[in-house]
Amino acid sequence: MKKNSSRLSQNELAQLFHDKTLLCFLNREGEFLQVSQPLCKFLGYQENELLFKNINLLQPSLFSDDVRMGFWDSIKKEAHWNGVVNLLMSEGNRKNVMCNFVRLKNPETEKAYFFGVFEPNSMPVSFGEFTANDICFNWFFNNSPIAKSLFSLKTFQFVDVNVAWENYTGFKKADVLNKTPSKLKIHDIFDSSFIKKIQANKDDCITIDEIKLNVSSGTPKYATITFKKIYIHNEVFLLQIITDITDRLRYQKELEAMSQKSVQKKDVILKLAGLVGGDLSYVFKEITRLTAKTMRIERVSIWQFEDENNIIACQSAYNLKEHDYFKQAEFKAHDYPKYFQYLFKHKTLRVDDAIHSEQTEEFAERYLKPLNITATLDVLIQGHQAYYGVLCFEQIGSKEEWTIEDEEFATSIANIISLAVECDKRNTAEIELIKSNQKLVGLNLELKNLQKKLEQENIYLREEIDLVFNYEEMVYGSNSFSKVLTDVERVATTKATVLLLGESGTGKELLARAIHNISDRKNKPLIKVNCAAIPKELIESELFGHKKGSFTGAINDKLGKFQLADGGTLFLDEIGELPMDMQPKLLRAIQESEVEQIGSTKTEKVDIRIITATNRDLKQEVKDKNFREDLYFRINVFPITIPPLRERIEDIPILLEHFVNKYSKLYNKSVKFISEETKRNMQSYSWPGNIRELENLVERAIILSNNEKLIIPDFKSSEKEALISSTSLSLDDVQRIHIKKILKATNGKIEGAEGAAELLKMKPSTLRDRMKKLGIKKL
Ligand SMILES: Nc1ncnc2c1ncn2[C@@H]1O[C@H](COP(=O)(O)OP(=O)(O)OP(=O)(O)O)[C@@H](O)[C@H]1O
Repeated sequence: MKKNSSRLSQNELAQLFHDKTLLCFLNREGEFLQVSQPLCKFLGYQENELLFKNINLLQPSLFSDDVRMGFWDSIKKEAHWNGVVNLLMSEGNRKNVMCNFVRLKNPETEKAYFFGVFEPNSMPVSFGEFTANDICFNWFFNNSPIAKSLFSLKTFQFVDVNVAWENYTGFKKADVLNKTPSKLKIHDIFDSSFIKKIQANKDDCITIDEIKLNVSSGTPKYATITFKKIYIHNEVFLLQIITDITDRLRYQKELEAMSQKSVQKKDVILKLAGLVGGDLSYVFKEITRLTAKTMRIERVSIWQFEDENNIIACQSAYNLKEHDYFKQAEFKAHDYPKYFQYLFKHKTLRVDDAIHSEQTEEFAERYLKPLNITATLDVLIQGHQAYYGVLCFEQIGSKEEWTIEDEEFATSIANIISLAVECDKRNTAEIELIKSNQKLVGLNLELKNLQKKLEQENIYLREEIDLVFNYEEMVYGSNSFSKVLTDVERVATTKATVLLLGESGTGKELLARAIHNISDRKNKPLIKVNCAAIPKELIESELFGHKKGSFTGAINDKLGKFQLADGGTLFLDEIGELPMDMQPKLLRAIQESEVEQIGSTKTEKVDIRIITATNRDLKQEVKDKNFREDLYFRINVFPITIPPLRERIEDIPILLEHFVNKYSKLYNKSVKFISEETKRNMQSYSWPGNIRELENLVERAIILSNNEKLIIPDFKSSEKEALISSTSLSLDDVQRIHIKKILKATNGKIEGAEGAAELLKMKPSTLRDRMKKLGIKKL
């Protein structure tokens, strides 16, 4: 295009200033003579705030000495000055603006002016407004750093291109002039619809965004193109201004890709976090699969430390290309010390060239090369108290480098794995706890059932005692006592006189009652006389009765026990204690079956069954002349010897149960259990007081008991065991020891509450007699 050196007329100047261009005129001193409104607006000043102010206001350093010299030199040589200036706006902010200055002469005054056009980076279109003067146009067109071209509006062929355009497209001006862009295959914008549009367009420009331009290099460029009709010498041209957006688009695309990736990452993290708490092997599979997919990582694997961090064993590994899981052998720390050491020290190992990296080359031959693994990113997985393992990302044949984002993502995934592991551990512990709780509940239930069973067995046992062994209130389990009962049964139905022999408390009276009760006399009275308990002088009256006034104190007639027992049974207990003078009278009464009351002259027939009992050795007593032989023979028709309790210890547990049952009911207690130990202790005791002693002991224990278990206070069998083993002791010795002990416990008290007689369940007089006989002196 031909350069035109004509000067601006007043009109042209005025036209310029009415336009939208950011321009100004300055005098030699750099003071504003004219400022266009768009420039005022752009700078943020009112026009009058700028007029006759120095341009230093906008760029304090613009006219620094160096710059000013260069600037003035340019102006003097009628040259141009352009450059990016960092302008200070009225609001205090700064903007980079391309400034173009040219020296002009006022046509009227011939004075030099500086004509400045401000070309903000974002507003290259402002040139398009510059229609009035081809000098300016030429200058701005040619010197603009922005790629511009001029087209004929008739042919749409290139009329001119600037240097920036040549540089941008790589085409030479000479090669493109008089050719259309479509012919040159640069772009195909000038189609019919565009032509229509531009012809209809008057002043405004047309901007087309994101145009692909095929430049000479072959790599397409992307641009925003603005078209503006301009008039030069009254001829209309089409100015094309290219703003390159290739980089912007690329960044944009990269940004979009990055943000898309980060959204995907976020989604994956959320998805994986949602898996925490599930089955660990499933969670691991999902983590490796989804991570590989999202990050497009060829191999993702999770490894667990074993053998105190000396081994890592693969738990799950996913291969992206094969869409499948793969198996992986374990790694030993002593084979690859550098790798392990580095990982423990730095927690993360990011390697872009795994074959040659110091930390990974250790396994290059064995592992990396065969699998063509080029890059690895490994992150330690933190457990609750120790490291759990390692998360591994591996790329195959890739030249891409790991980014800090990749590392951050891997760390997030490692954290999720750590969470999943901890959660799994907690779940397992909870399940274990539930299991052991259930076991405990089960055991408790079992215990309760056992207890119940035991109780039932106990009750059953007692019921059984009642049913099977309750023979006239007698319980037993021993053969020896069974034999006694057989004898009892045999003799009971006869009228035979029975002599019951046995130590005190062995159950003689009970047997006497049993004999009576199973005899056909059971509906008649059973009268008991304790020969030891009745004072000598009263015994005859007791046995045979008396007439009123027959002796001192006989104030009324009184029937004797023989008469009372008529038709029934007379039980003469402690027969061995019967005074010698009474023995013939008794013998007569038994033999004759008749009695004579004291003070009466008449005899009376009685039908009586006699049962006698003694704890004495009557034979010996006969020998010692303490008992009449004839009487002995008379009463010893059917002797039954009742063995002492220590000789039938099998009876002890049953008797124990029986008495516990009896006294629990009596005292309203709920003793349900008798330990085996108690039973054993009881069985190893000698029981000098026999069943009576046992019964008393249990009764006392029940009274004192607050428990379901029978506790016998102060019962020490061991000291008594001596008694059992001491075979040298006679029955009298045993009785002596026992009575002495009881007397000691009662402080010598014989009668009354808690006296020795009560404890021994004997009449005080019997006890006294016994003491006398055994030679026990009062304490
Ligand atoms: N086999 C038994 N089953 C249940 N209780 C028994 C049994 N044998 C004895 N007894 C009880 O033992 C206690 C003593 O029994 P009993 O009075 O018959 O003995 P005893 O030999 O007559 O004594 P003593 O010679 O001192 O008169 C009584 O309370 C009795 O009920």
